[in-house]
Amino acid sequence: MNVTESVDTAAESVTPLRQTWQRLMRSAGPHAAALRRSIAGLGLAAALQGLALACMAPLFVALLPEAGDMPSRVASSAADARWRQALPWLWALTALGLAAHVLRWRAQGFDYTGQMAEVGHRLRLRLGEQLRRMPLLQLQDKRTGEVNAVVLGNVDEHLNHALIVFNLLAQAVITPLAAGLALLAWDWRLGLAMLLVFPALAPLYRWRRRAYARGMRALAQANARCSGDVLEYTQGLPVLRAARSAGARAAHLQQSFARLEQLQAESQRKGSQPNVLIASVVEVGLLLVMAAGVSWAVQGSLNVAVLAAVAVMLARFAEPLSSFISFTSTLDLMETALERIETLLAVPPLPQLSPGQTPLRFDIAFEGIDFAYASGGPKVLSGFSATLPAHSMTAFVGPSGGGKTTVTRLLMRHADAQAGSVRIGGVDVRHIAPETLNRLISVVFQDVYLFDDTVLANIRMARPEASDEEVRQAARAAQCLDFIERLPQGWHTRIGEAGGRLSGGERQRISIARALLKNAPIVVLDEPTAALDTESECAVQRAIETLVQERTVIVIAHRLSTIVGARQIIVIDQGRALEAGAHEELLQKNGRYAALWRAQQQAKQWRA
Ligand SMILES: Nc1ncnc2c1ncn2[C@@H]1O[C@H](COP(=O)(O)OP(=O)(O)OP(=O)(O)O)[C@@H](O)[C@H]1O
Repeated sequence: MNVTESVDTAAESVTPLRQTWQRLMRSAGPHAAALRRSIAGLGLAAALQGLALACMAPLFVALLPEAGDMPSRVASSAADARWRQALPWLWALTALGLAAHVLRWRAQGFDYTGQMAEVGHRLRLRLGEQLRRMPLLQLQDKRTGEVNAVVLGNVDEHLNHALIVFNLLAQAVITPLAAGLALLAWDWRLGLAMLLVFPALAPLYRWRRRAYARGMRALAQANARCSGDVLEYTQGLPVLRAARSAGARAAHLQQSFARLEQLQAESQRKGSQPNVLIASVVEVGLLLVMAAGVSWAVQGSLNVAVLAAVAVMLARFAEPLSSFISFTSTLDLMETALERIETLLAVPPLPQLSPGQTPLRFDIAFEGIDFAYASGGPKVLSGFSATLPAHSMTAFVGPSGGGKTTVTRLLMRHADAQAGSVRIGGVDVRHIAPETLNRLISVVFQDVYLFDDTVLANIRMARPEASDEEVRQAARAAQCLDFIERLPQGWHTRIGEAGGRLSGGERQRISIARALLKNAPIVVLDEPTAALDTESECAVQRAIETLVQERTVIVIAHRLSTIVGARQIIVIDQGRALEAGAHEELLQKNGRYAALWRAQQQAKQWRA
């Protein structure tokens, strides 16, 4: 399931807090117990704070003279008695207040001792590992920017806010609850009135929570999309400028920004009005409590000192209670982030059949393969069968979209076929461990991806344990030495993001050097020279000749002149292997290949 899709479908529902809690604990991994303790500590601190505030009632009762008694007229012995009566409550208030602070301080240690950062780090590592494990085809379906938003943005979003939000929520809910319950002991009517404010808030909470949840999910989606659009735009800028479409694409990007702005404005507008309403309900509720207290005091059934203490408490609770519902929007932000992370982590890797096997020969067989990219979608390969002998070159040719690249993807197990099998040396690829399969196959694509690192590091990544000398040998064999030595810092020149500082032919040769260094017995060449000028093509062709010696090679080619020497040529069209044989054999057959060949020869003559 797509990350964005899953969020779309859930957009209308409000996630129960329990689910957010469970997700948070799952994502905390081995730190879950410590995080639970921290949050429990925050809850307990808030409760102690409520009890501390409730101590003000007996304290005020002890300290404040009854109405009509002026302090100057209070006898000193009576003052002593008041002081003795007040002292235990003063101690209790101080001790509870201090205990609450110490607890809160310890609980927030989860943040400041770096445990929260560690949780984020582990989660990013898990996501990184998942990107390595998940079927490549499913990963390629996701836009880089959106994955980036999950791995970086979402991890920080949900973790950085967790303890702060729980602390605010605890102070808004648990502190007044504890104070209200304690107050029951002094004056049950006032305690009850204070506790009744909460049920009054419940329907408002449910109403706003739903609206906030929708807004937050829509915002998170728009943010992820925007991130994908920005990345795509920046990476594609050279192509867009060349195609003179930079403006048109920029308009698309602007639309994406406009959508984000609209959602942000909407969520602020929709959020602020109800927030004022909720704040008013809280204020009115607390004022009613106060009004009831005043009337009981006037009737003489309530000590004025208790009323004074309650007035202080109500003033203290009003603000957090009013903003409580807007804090819950951060819970929705967390929920959305956690959901995206879990959806990505839940994509299962392709199954590995047991027993695990390692091929000892390197001939390749495709047997009766049916494959569609999407379940229920059109079949891209249907009944495809072919046998590729070991230590020789097989060329895949045929019209664009015929299925050539798809066949090589199934060999590399970017996905599994719905029917049929792919075997290397007689072993079904599903029995081969992913690392082993990866070791067996080198690929040289038309588009070479280089990392923003040194030339040396870019080649070495094919075999990290290779010595400098082995890397140099591979580069020499791949015809890279001439241009590497011309670079400003030679081998230690950073290549620039995605290899932007090198020409197409040079990038190709780096990629061939990688494949040589990897020394895999199977090599897949996906039109490596198609985009090169003649001079670069010759250099790359020489490098390829070194690479393919004594290996099982699959080359995908449109220009048939480059593969006439192949041991076997397979014509692939509409997902089937139509013809197979050597160049001469296929010409004699006078079938599809012969027609393609004649067409290309004619085109060449016209150009000449
Ligand atoms: N990731 C994908 N998701 C869905 N459909 C895809 C995907 N990749 C390729 N296809 C479709 O599968 C079919 C075969 O594509 P494939 O790339 O294998 O053909 P090809 O013979 O290699 O083409 P070309 O010579 O142009 O590279 C095409 O119709 C293509 O649109």
